[in-house]
Amino acid sequence: MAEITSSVTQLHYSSEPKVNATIYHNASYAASDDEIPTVDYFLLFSDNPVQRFLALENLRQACEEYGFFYLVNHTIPDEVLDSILKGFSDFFDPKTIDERKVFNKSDPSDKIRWGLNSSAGENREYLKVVAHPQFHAPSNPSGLSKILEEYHKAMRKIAAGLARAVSKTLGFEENYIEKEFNLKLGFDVMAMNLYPPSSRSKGAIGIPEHTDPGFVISLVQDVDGGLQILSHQGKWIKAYIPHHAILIQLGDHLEVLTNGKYKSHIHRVIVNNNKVPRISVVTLHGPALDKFISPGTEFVHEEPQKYHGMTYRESLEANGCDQIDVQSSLDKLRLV
Ligand SMILES: O=C(O)CCC(=O)C(=O)O
Ligand SMILES: [Fe+2]
Repeated sequence: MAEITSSVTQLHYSSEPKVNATIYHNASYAASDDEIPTVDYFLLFSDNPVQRFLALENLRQACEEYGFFYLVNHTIPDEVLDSILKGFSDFFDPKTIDERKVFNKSDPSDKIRWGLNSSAGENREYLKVVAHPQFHAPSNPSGLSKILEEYHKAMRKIAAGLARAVSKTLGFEENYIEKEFNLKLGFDVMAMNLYPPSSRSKGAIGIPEHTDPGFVISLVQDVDGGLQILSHQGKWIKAYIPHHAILIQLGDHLEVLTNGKYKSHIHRVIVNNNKVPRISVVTLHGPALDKFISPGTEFVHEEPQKYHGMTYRESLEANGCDQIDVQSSLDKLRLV
């Protein structure tokens, strides 16, 4: 499979998703079908110590060698996943687009934001909501807010479980990450994305290359369609998320905390082969806004410190963005 050229990799860690038209015009967006690891959530907490040990070792490898994995046996009932995806499929009905435009404002304090991009660089309709510490959602259509909140609560429990398990894989007490990020007051943003089929898109790109801030990012989708992740080895890999599984990607702030041991990974969505629209529901599980995040002392004795510290709020705003934009600022956090 063809690999993307080094000129494209230079776009990594740009402050905002930016598109260099010349590079993208020439790019093939080819990606490989290499396997992505699967982590069994249930086994991470098994009463059987051997099973638990093996599951944690599998998680450690997925975090260290990939930075993304499919989570199965994760406790969210299939019906909850189906209803959230169906709910947003109805929400994004083209006939009701005018109702959504009320959220198309751009105030720094926005808790709900809607947008539509239809250009060579991005083809996506989205709704973003701040889901924690306070939950926000449109009140219309009735019922959507309730299923979104139910889904978010269930997803938060999983993120808390992952925080315990990931702490153990790093050799710490299980509350290490919870404490370092103050996750009880964690700043979570949900992004619901609708990608058009290629017949209605203005270009190949659904969402341009980026990493996401925070601890972990969870993603569920209705159909496969173009999510690609750049591996450690610089190879684009297609995500084929098993039905009802959750894709977990590590966030920028886990990379900072671990001084680069567990890295966030660049990803993008390519829509040029899509026959039907695709919906994804993405949750960015972040530290508390006032929490100062810097590399843990335990990670800087062997390797020199690679990132400097900032509060989560400062890092979200470092590139002139609003908190609800949840843009990466890894470029500003890196020391080298
Ligand atoms: O929809 C997808 O597959 C990816 C979305 C994404 O990367 C994001 O919302 O940050
Ligand atoms: Fe993302």
